[in-house]
Amino acid sequence: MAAVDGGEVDHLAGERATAHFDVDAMKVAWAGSRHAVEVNDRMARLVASDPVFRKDTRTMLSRKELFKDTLKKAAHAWKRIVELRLTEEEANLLRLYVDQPGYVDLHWGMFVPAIKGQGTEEQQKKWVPMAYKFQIIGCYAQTELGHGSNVQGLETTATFDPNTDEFVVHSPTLTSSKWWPGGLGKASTHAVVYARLITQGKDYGIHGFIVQLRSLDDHSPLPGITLGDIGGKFGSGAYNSMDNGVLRFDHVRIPRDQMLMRLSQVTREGKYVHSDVPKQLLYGTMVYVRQTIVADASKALSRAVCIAVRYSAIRKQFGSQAGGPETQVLNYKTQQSRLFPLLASAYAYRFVGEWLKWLYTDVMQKLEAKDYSTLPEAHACTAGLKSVTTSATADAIEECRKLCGGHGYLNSSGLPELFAVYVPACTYEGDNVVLLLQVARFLMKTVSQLASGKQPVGTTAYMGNIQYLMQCKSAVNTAGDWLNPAAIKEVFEARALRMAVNCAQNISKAPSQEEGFSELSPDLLESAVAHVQLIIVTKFFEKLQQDIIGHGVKEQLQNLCNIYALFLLHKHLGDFLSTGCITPKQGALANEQLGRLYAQVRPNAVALVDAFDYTDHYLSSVLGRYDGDVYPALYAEAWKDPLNETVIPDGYQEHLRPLLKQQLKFSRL
Ligand SMILES: CCCCCCCC/C=C\CCCCCCCC(=O)SCCNC(=O)CCNC(=O)[C@H](O)C(C)(C)COP(=O)(O)OP(=O)(O)OC[C@H]1O[C@@H](n2cnc3c(N)ncnc32)[C@H](O)[C@@H]1OP(=O)(O)O
Ligand SMILES: Cc1cc2nc3c(=O)[nH]c(=O)nc-3n(C[C@H](O)[C@H](O)[C@H](O)COP(=O)(O)OP(=O)(O)OC[C@H]3O[C@@H](n4cnc5c(N)ncnc54)[C@H](O)[C@@H]3O)c2cc1C
Repeated sequence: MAAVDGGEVDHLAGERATAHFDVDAMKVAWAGSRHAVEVNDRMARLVASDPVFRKDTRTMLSRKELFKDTLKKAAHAWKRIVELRLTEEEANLLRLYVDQPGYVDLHWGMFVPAIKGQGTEEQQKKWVPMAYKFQIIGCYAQTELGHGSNVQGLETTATFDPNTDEFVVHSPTLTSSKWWPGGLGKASTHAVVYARLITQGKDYGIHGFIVQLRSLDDHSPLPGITLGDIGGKFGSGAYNSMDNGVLRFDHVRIPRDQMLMRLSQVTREGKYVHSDVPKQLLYGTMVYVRQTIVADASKALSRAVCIAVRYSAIRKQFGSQAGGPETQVLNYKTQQSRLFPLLASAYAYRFVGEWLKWLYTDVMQKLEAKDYSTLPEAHACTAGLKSVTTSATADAIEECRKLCGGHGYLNSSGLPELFAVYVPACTYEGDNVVLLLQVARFLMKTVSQLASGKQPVGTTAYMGNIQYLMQCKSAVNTAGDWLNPAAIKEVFEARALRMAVNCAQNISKAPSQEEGFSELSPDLLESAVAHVQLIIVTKFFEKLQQDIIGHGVKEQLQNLCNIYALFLLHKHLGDFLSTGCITPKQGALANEQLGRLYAQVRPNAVALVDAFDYTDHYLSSVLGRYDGDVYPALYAEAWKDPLNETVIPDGYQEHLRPLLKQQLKFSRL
């Protein structure tokens, strides 16, 4: 059942033997169900065993080769999906394990959801089946050269012409060029384009439109449309497989019924009609994607941690006495204190991602029933969790690279590419700072409503306990007291509430609410982070209340949950001390407890990353191999580099030989 596609010898067998828990049962806890383990495993192996999906030389390909390779993989994946009649769940997993960003991610991840979320039933009936059969390829064209974060600032126009019953889509300025949409540059035939709707001389703001971009016969851009790729991006391989694109419209005409009309409509006469639903539902696709990004964070983080843990168990430095064995770097307390919180975070994000998926589904059901009351909280939770988990994951991947020493810097470690692919998650689908300010705004609103006696619900319910939380003092007396979930929850709630209330009080001293918010925005960010961290900690504790089966599994998860919370407490000690939630002594006790917990994780570390059940193909790291046979793999990998194709390098005759053979006419010595 272990996800091996490496060699025969298991250099990590000793590590695996020290685990105090049932790894197969942990796989179930991680994946969510036995079914999820089975289907993940099957799809990962299907991809790993198919030579078309090889990616070991990906970072050495030129941009053109890489893009073509991405087209090939996407087409092959589709062929397998059809041949094997895979379910939607299986197909999504297959694409995930192919592990190469490409137009299909935006087609399935944004184009289809945008039509499903914002199109009328009739529009869905027309467009979704074509998209499902890949008769058309779609992308999500929102961001422009001049504006990304400020959606209301977009400049593309869609002006209704009642004479022809069409919209005229136009890019009036250079800055209105669509810029960034994935899949747009070279692959998409269609896009959901966001543009200002103008009818009867009035600008009604941003709305979505389905626009055909390329001919379905020869793929050439349709008249009035300029298209291209925006150029190379950070890192080798990585996100360069994606054709992020530029798009300009020169008075392009589309039929009226290609405006996505679920939320608002334009009649044949050109009258604008808005249904009585919140305007923010226009942003629904972004909420959906932010929720999936949280699940991706645990995937990327667990992948990096798996590599760093396995390699740290293999790598030895120092400590040899009288010819005895050297110390595994995983035994150094510093290595543990840097690595184990990341391991705990991977589990924490996995569980909060699971919860967020539930929340999203719940909110969608309520929206169907015309109950819009939970929309602000859904927005705050998706925005906040997207922001906190992606920032922490990007930092963590880089930390894992450092934890692997010099070899972590090699492409063959898998970490540079993972970082380069992952780091834009801090920016796309909403810049993390911009999104945290949205959370802060929601928090300030909630605090201001406390005075009027309105009881907050959901993830802000704790704020209703304001009388107690503003003055409580932690009762922790010993390091062991920090293992009590109630003790941890209390200080996280008190910290988050006190930071929010402090901000609200300071804002109220400003000449205006707006000025106060702007002046206080750095503090507001920290307040939003404190609230989001409380959510993650709380959801981890709630997970532990569920039925968790398997020998030792619950104990391991309890340790990881405590590590996650106490690590945050240690990292943000300033917040906890300055808000008076704990004393310096209690802070020191938390740190003492943290050290003990690390010692408990140590014998279980390798098994805890085995529970992610990743194939060597998916990890694509010589350092993270399941069998731990790192050195021969590193050595072999080096020879694959194009530079090693010849013994004497290209350029020797022109640039090295003359240098070495020069007859010096002067001497600097
Ligand atoms: C080694 C290989 C590994 C390979 C692995 C494969 C990797 C996977 C590959 C690939 C997959 C990933 C592909 C990436 C995809 C990326 C796609 C994109 O990026 S698409 C563009 C996203 N663009 C943004 O996100 C703009 C951000 N900006 C905004 O969302 C808005 O402008 C915002 C929220 C910042 C401001 O919104 P306002 O301009 O309407 O202004 P305000 O006054 O703040 O909001 C008005 C009211 O609306 C609420 N609101 C705002 N947004 C809401 C929302 N979404 N839902 C509900 N309410 C919302 C607010 O809370 C506020 O409410 P009250 O008035 O205070 O009650
Ligand atoms: C790899 C990648 C893929 C993408 N894919 C797509 C796609 O498929 N479709 C699509 O439409 N878009 C896509 N985007 C665009 C993406 O959504 C935007 O880049 C993102 O929303 C950020 O907007 P921006 O680039 O305008 O950043 P800016 O807003 O210009 O950010 C610049 C800086 O200003 C700060 N800032 C901005 N506003 C504020 C504020 N109000 N308060 C404080 N600080 C602020 C930010 O924190 C940041 O530090 C993609 C981007 C990337 C990198």
